[in-house]
Amino acid sequence: MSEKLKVGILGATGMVGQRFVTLLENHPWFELTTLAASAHSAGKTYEEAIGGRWKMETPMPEFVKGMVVENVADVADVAAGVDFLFSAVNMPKDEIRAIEEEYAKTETPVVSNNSAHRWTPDVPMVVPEINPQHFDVIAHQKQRLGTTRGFIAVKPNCSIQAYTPALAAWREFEPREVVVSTYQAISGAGKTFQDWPEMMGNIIPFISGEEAKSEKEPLKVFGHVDAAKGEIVPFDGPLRITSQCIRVPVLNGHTATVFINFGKNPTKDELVDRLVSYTSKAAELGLPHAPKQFIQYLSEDDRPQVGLDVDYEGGMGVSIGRLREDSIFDWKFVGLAHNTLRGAAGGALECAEMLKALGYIAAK
Ligand SMILES: N[C@@H](CC=O)C(=O)O
Repeated sequence: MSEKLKVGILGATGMVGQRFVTLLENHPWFELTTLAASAHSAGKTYEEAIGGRWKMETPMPEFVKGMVVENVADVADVAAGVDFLFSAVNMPKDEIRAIEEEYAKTETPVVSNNSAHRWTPDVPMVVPEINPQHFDVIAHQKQRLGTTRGFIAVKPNCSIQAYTPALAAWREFEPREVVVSTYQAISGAGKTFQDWPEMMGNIIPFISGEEAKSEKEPLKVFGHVDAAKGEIVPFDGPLRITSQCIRVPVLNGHTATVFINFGKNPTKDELVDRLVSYTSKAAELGLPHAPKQFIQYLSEDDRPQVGLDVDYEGGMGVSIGRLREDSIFDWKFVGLAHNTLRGAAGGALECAEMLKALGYIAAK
């Protein structure tokens, strides 16, 4: 491998920013050279800017402690030092949309964890194992932005990652009505039990905006690139998803319980076979963070469990279990995915690895 690509993090001090920092320590392809955050953190060393707010399970890597944090608003300066950026900025959505485009227009690719651009029609929203072909729309986006190498790519919401992989594996059976309840960890809200003690022994049946994301984002993931329109058209077949999203007292790991009807009702053996034999371009390309086996099927009655399964494939794999026939729907099952790895920074990092492998991201 030639020289590593220089990468920066916009929003480096938040929980997702911190996760990017830990994932980029000793990354084989990328070197973390730039940290940017709000004016409040700018000018401080990363260690000073974080203060007592380091929320990762492992200590802050030594190499970032003394790095001086730049101001996210200093677009030209931040962009000058990197080949591409991860975005985890925390601002109002319209400001995120504007600043991510500003960065793209400096000819700096932006791989974003934010929801702000997920419904911009020419911005790909990609799970590398499911819809890498959506990166084709980047050519159209670059035309709109007037760039040659700058663009924005995003990953979908963490809540969909525990069940959308199973729907992808079962597409030939034509998933139709899907009823999903998600049980979401507190790290999805950027919190630990120290800063959210009310969550100990508690359940909160509301996560702002989450149900709309859980129901609609899989349709964009299953959509197609319309070359004439220069955009991604969401799937308009018979798949309909309804959801309830619940916050539960778990640190990491979003669980989903799912009821599903199919157009072509499969057998259990067929369903299990499609899960365990699921392959993808991400695995073929040997991306550093692509799981070797994307989906594991667990036959034990009490799996998947957060405590046992959340770190499957380094937190980048998805666990499916409790697959059984239902008395009203065709089938039901339970899925589990790590929300800050597969569902957030890890998913964005794997997108960047695929963009590099496909030639969309290169040295400036
Ligand atoms: N909005 C989610 C985080 C997903 O990215 C949550 O609150 O858990």
